This record gives sequence, C-alpha cells and structure tokens, in this order.
Amino acid sequence: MCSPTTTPENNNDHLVQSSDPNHPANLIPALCAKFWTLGWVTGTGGGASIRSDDLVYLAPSGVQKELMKPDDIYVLSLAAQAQSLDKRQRVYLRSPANYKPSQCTPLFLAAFTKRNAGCCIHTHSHWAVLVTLILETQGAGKDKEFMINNIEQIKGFGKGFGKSGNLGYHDTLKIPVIENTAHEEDLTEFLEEAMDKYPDTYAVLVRRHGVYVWGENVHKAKTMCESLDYLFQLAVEMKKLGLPWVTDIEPTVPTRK
Ligand SMILES: CSCCC(=O)C(=O)COP(=O)(O)O
Ligand SMILES: [Zn+2]
Repeated sequence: MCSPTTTPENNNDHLVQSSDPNHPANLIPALCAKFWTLGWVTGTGGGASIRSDDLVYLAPSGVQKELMKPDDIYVLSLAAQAQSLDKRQRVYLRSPANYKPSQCTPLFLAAFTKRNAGCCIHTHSHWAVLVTLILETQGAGKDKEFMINNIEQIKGFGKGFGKSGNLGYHDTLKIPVIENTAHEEDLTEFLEEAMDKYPDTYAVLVRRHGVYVWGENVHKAKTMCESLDYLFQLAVEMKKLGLPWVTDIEPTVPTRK
C-alpha cells in the first residue's frame, strides 16, 4: 500500500538503488542480518534506521528483519514531515508495495530530530530485557535507570550529545528505563521525556521489551549498541555472582620511577 505522497508510477525507487554497500538501503538489511545472529532482531522484533541528511531510511513492519532487501525500504523526508500539518501522518517519498512502515518509526524519528542522530538501532536483546527485569525487583525509584562503572567497555560511549570525547573508565554510565506500552508507537512520548531528562544519554531501555540506541552515524550507533549489550550481559552475570554494578574504586595515578 502506498502513502498519499507516492504512487506505483512515482515511487522514487532510485532512492533505494545503489551499488554502494554503505548506502542506507543496502546497509539496513546488512546490519539487520548481522544483528539477527546476535539475537537482537529475531522474530521480526527490533530493527534499525539510518538518516542521511534530510532522508530517513526505514524497514517495513512485521517482516523478518534479517531477510530484508533494499527494495523493501521506506524513505521519508524530515523536512516534508516537519511541514506536514498532521504530525501523526507520515510523509513517505518511497513506500514499498504491500507493507506497512515499522512501528518503531516515531521512535527512530525522535532520535533523528531531537538528537540529530544518523542511525538508531532497536534491539530485543535478552540481556537488555533481563537488566530491566533485575531493576524491577529493586522496586520503584531504583528501577528507572541502569548504572554501571569501573568497567573498561564504558569507554565505548560518547560523553553526550554535542560533547566531544568518550566516557572514561571511572565514569558512571546511566541508561534510563521507560515502561513498555501495548503499542510500540505509544513509547514515543516516554522516550522523548527520557531524552529530555537525560540529555547526555545515547540509549533508552524499555522494560520487558529491549533498548533503543542511537549515534551520530552508523559506526557510532553500532559501537555503542555492541558495548551496551556487552555491559548488559556482564551486569546479568555480575548479579548472579552477587557483584555490585557500581563500585567506588578510586582512580589510581601510576607512579613512574
Ligand atoms: C514481535 S515484534 C513486536 C513489535 C516490536 O516490538 C518491534 O520492535 C518491531 O516492530 P516492527 O513494526 O518494526 O516490526
Ligand atoms: Zn520492539
């Protein structure tokens, strides 16, 4: 089914046709195929979206994300979307036939418009879900953010939107947690709220669901998503061993003789 802005005759197919493996229409299927092997996008859940200047590339909804082809990709213009009178109506430059756009679309758009991200990844990783379940057992108040420090992989994270450099080993990484909703789109207002409350965050956990991670470009979003998944898995194993996620190890200054 095409959106009102496209017809089968004018579906801007050229926007998803490129021999460049780094073109977003080629990269989204390639990334999702890799993410599927990690258990991040199995059973049609999860996905990824890429922004290139004004254009946003999106997957269809409910498809096996590891089997997607460039021809399945939706393309949306942020400028056209901003000018649209009805903000809930999406303005697609290209709509593949017989599909609906990903339910994650408004959440991806939040990362692009509020954080100027170039890529946003949504996973249903077991580790992300388990971390939110562990936090849930700690009760209201303590269940709204995941915190960890003094682990080398924390250096895989940027300091925050508009800031240069990465977090250090002794810095505490904080990832907000929002509650799940019956429909993915309804998460948007809570994701945006979490972005406002945690202006430096590059990720938001969704309880009993997964995680959204974004970055300035594909490389940075992927690096942070991988680092975060590593930390979530580590945190689950640490919990089993009774080890705390946050410790007050003092920074040591090496003395040279
Ligand atoms: C079993 S997946 C349920 C929907 C969801 O959480 C998700 O991330 C995938 O949504 P999409 O519309 O992209 O298939
Ligand atoms: Zn999801």
